[in-house]
Amino acid sequence: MAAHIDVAAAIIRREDAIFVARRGPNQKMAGLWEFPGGKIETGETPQCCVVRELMEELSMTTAAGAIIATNTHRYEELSVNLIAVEVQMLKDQFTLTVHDRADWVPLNRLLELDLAPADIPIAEQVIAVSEQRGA
Ligand SMILES: Nc1nc2c([nH]c(=O)n2[C@@H]2O[C@H](COP(=O)(O)OP(=O)(O)OP(=O)(O)O)[C@@H](O)[C@H]2O)c(=O)[nH]1
Repeated sequence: MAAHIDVAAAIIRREDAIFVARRGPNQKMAGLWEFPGGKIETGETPQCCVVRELMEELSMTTAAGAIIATNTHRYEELSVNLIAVEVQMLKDQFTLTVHDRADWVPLNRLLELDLAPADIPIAEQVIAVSEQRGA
């Protein structure tokens, strides 16, 4: 049976744009765009995980809110349950360490990116939630 992991990913919104990062050359799935985050450790909430991972990988100071979408995707050898958490940046700064690019992408262009496969349904749900909220 394929291994299974729970992964928390940050949905960071600024006006009509979302923060995305491109997986670096030393990461699995290098070159694909994602919502930054990482594996949830035993006993950790998705919110604690995402705040920790954003500090570790991007030196970003954040606060996490509600879970807004989830998606389970089965890769060849790994099943990933991706939990998207709304996150606010508390300081407007970050530093790339594992990713090789980061960008603010308008919501209506999010699906044009070469996203990690698990992220596509998440992006669709984020767009739908934003449309429901009328923003
Ligand atoms: N962080 C993150 N990981 C994702 C996303 N989509 C997706 O399929 N993944 C997968 O989830 C897994 C965990 O991601 P990660 O490598 O960032 O986690 P981590 O920092 O805890 O791992 P590591 O420190 O052991 O390398 C990887 O297999 C990654 O390919 C996403 O949007 N964000």
